[in-house]
Amino acid sequence: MSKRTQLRQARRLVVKIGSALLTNDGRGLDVAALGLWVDQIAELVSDGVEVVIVSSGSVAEGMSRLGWTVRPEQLHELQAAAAVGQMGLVQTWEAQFKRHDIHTAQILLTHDDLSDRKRYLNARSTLRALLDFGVVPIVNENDTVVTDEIRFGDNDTLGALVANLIEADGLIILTDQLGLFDKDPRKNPDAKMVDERRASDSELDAMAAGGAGALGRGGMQTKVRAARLAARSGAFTVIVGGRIEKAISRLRDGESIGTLLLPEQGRIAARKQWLASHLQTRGKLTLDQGAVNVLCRGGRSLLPVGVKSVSGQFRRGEMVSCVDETGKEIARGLVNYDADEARAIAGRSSDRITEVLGYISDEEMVHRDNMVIV
Ligand SMILES: Nc1ncnc2c1ncn2[C@@H]1O[C@H](COP(=O)(O)OP(=O)(O)O)[C@@H](O)[C@H]1O
Ligand SMILES: N[C@@H](CCC(=O)OP(=O)(O)O)C(=O)O
Repeated sequence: MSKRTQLRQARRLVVKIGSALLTNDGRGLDVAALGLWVDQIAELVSDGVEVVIVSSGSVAEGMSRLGWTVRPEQLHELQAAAAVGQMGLVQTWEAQFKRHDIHTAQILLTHDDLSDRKRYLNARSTLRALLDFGVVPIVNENDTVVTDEIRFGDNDTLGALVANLIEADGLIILTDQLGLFDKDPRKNPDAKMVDERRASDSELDAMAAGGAGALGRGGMQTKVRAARLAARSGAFTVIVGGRIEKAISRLRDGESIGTLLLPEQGRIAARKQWLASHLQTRGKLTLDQGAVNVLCRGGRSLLPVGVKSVSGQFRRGEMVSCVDETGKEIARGLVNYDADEARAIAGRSSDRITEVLGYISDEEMVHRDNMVIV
């Protein structure tokens, strides 16, 4: 069987886990299963991979804690169940990660948070800061405050939006089936699993039309849609059975389990296009003529030595505009240093960064993979 390279090379991943899996088909939080996923994610983290978890299950866990056997119809009852269940969810994630000395953080998001530019950038900065600190963020929808119209409604979409938000390399969706089948395997025992496709492949829609399980929200339809959303920022998606033994570690080893859905363009091309259209610039780097020439020829990173001056207040990871000495914009990109640090190292060679700042995170001011020439 051929090995897949995508997971092996990934440096930043979103792992989304559905309700049925997390709550043992509604019987209450499956602490043992959750512990096994945590062991595998901890391994990724110690390998230097940044991981954000999108955890469903608050409603299902709340129902189980409140002794409800039927999912309520009323929004306020669903919200009450979610508020009760979310406690159990985050406590369990925290306790399991504590065994590996890894901190977790709770992030509850609404659709509004991600469609409002300022809040979007705030959420992005917070998640990036947490990842920088080695924390594993546990994300869910903020069920208490959302109303019907603005609900993501399913965490597959939320997972994809988080993948866009943090520019993840990939989204892993753990679910209760082995992967995406050519028809719903619950109703069609002869259904065959799809190994690999482009996320944009229109044949996927008919395959995924079968609806959700009793506890999940979206079924495969929302997973396919999520893969398309994630592909916009260049991320691949794997839909895989969360009950498969060591599923996450085996994916990391390049094993072909589950269904891999790939972005249309190369990851870097898609990601650059997405960066150009989605992020506002927070500051400006004025480049000397040498750096302008190098960037215009393409394919090269911007080093601190080519930066003459820095304006604006920005944080590492934010978008800055790169201009020539007449003020003409040459490129845009995600900067590797905060504004004050960028000012301190501007005009200096990269081997002096440690001497000036006391540490070095990157040799480049802006890496070529994170830069769009305009
Ligand atoms: N083509 C398909 N391949 C696999 N599962 C499918 C397909 N079509 C529909 N399904 C249903 O989707 C369910 C998984 O989605 P969902 O219940 O939303 O789970 P989750 O909680 O993991 O998001 C499966 O249990 C299955 O019944
Ligand atoms: N915020 C809700 C999300 C529900 C949901 O999307 O479930 P699923 O389809 O199983 O991922 C919860 O935690 O119950």
